This record gives sequence, C-alpha cells and structure tokens, in this order.
Amino acid sequence: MFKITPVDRAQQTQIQHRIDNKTKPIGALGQLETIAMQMGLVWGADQVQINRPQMLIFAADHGIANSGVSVVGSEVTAQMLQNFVQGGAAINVFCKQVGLDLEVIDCGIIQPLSNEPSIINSRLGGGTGAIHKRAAMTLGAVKQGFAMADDLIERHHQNGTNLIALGEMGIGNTSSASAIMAAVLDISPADCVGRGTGINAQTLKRKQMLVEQALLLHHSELTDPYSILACVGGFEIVQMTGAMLAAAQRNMLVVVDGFIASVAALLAVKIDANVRDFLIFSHQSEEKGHQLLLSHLGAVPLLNLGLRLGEGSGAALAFPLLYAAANFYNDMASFEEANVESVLLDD
Ligand SMILES: Cc1cc2ncn([C@H]3O[C@H](COP(=O)(O)O)[C@@H](O)[C@H]3O)c2cc1C
Ligand SMILES: O=C(O)c1cccnc1
Repeated sequence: MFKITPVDRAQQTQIQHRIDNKTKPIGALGQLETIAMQMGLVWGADQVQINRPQMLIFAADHGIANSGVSVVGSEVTAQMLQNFVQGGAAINVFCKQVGLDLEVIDCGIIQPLSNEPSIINSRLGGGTGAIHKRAAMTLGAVKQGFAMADDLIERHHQNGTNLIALGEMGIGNTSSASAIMAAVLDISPADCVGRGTGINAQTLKRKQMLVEQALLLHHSELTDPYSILACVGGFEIVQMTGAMLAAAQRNMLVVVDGFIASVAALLAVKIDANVRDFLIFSHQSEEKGHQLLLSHLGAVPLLNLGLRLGEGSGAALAFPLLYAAANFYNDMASFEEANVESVLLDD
C-alpha cells in the first residue's frame, strides 16, 4: 500500500563535497555529518531544513498486561495519556525544551479519554487480545491501522512537517515488541525479552515464558510482517510501522525512539527496505534486545544515555543534534569563504 521512492544517490557526491569543504578536518563532525548527509539525500542537497517537526505518541493497551508482565497494570496507560495532555510527563518536558509540538494518538487504549479532544482518535479496539492465548488482532485491523497512520501522516505532511519523531505508551508493549523481534529475526525470546518498566528476575522469567508461549501458539502464522503484527503485535506498533512507511513515502525523515519504536522500524524495513534511508535512530535504550536490534538494522544510535522510558523521550533528546547537523551544513563557512587553507585527507 505504500510506495517509497529510494533516495537519490546521485546527490551523494555533491553533498559530501559540501560537507568536506566546511572549515574542519575531513569527517571531524562524525555522526553529525552522517545525519547531514541523510537530510541532504532525503530533502535535497540545497534543502536541508527541519520544518515543523512533530512528535507523535502512539498509545494502546495490551491483553498480556493482565498476566503480570509489567510493574503496573493497564490503567497506567490512560493515566499517562492524561499526564501527557496536562504536560507533566518526561516527554512534555523534553518537547518543550526543544520546541517540539506533541500529538497523542489513541490507537486503542482500554477506555478512551472521551473528555480530551486533543487526543487523536485512531482506535483499532479497546486493547489487544492476550498474545499468549489468542491473536492480538485481525489482519483487517492491521490494514486499517496502516490506513489510519497514512491519514495521520498525510495531515502533518500537508501542514509542512518534514520530520516526525515517534514515541509510544502502552503498558505491556515490551512483551509484544520482543515477541515481534523474536519472530522476525528468528531468535530466542531469551535474547530479546527485557525488564521493561523494571520488573524483577522472577517476573522476567514469567514474561519470557509467556512470550515463548505466544510464539509457539502462533508459530505457523508468523510468516510475514502483517501476520506477525496480527498474532503478537499491538495497535500502537501497527500504527508506528504504518507511520514510518507513510512518512518515507512523503520524503519525511523519521526519528525513532527506543526498543518498541525500533521494533516498528524492523517491521517497516521488512515490508519495504527503502524505508531505512529515512530513519534516524536517536538512542540505544537499556532494554534487552535493543542493541542487537540496532545492529541488525545497521543503525548507529546518536545517544546512549541508559534510558528505558519510551514515550519518545530519547527521540526528543536527540533534537539538538539534528539541528546541529542541519545548521553546520547550512551555516558553517567553507574553506574558500573563510580564507582557511583547505585540508586534504591524509592517507
Ligand atoms: C509511569 C510509567 C510511564 C511510562 N512511560 C513510558 N513507559 C513505558 O513502559 C511501558 C513498557 O513497559 P512494559 O512492557 O514493562 O509495561 C510502555 O508504556 C512504555 O512507553 C512508562 C511506564 C510507566 C509505568
Ligand atoms: O526502549 C524503550 O523504548 C523502552 C524501554 C523500557 C520501557 N519502555 C520503553
């Protein structure tokens, strides 16, 4: 359903030349140069400018949360959404700090917060089925979620946004995310089930067992990204995956947050490998499996702060670096402009 045009590699030499002609040793701005290159390839060599950046928080509930896989129950998802609306969460503080607009999308929490008109209604249900007992959702819901994400991204695209950041909220979603990762990469849950909100060793064992159970139950159907989402996914993970593909189709860059968002990225890449050029991985979280996932995606995260929060918090924290990349590319003097003797690569 999405049509992603690969980035125009013909621009690479021109962009690299511009970066190398800045008054600095070749490559001295490290990963900022990589980001500037990515911006140039996606937006055009002469159009490196972040426009109306948007943080999107995708929220949903998970049936498996009833089985003791988190330190809190599903009611905390709605409570945190209320907190987002009131401006009291970590993501509110960090978005405010970097001047980032934030939108909360209800993809299917148990009870909608009907008195909060600012929350976008993108509901696919009232929480998923418990993945160790039944399918999370139907294939129809997956497709519907992709279509809703497409509409959401189109609205922001129309608004002039060329860069989105994706975060999530949903108690139990690290269970779903690790089940997806295990299914896609064909690895053991032991390698990707982690402590989420901070569960103890005993609960971790139980979580691992339930994820194993989910994978066994759905074994024969875990054949493609859509079925994997239907079997063990989450409503917010579906819409994050769709949003990444929809954004790439519109030449928008996507800042990926932590483990759960990276699992959505894994699915998006599996659906269309061209999406990878549009993804910026903001940080490596503490969640078990994130490092392996990032290396599988060939991603070098910008930050490694020991975060294990989600909400888009790591993505928001990376914004000063994204601005730095765009600004050095646009505003730094070249050797000619500054009358500085040009440096040559010493090999
Ligand atoms: C108060 C609170 C705020 C949060 N903000 C994000 N998460 C994070 O924790 C959840 C995933 O962990 P698990 O799979 O262990 O439930 C997600 O909602 C994620 O965004 C939070 C969790 C809590 C408790
Ligand atoms: O890495 C994440 O996104 C994460 C880790 C723990 C809890 N919630 C989210």
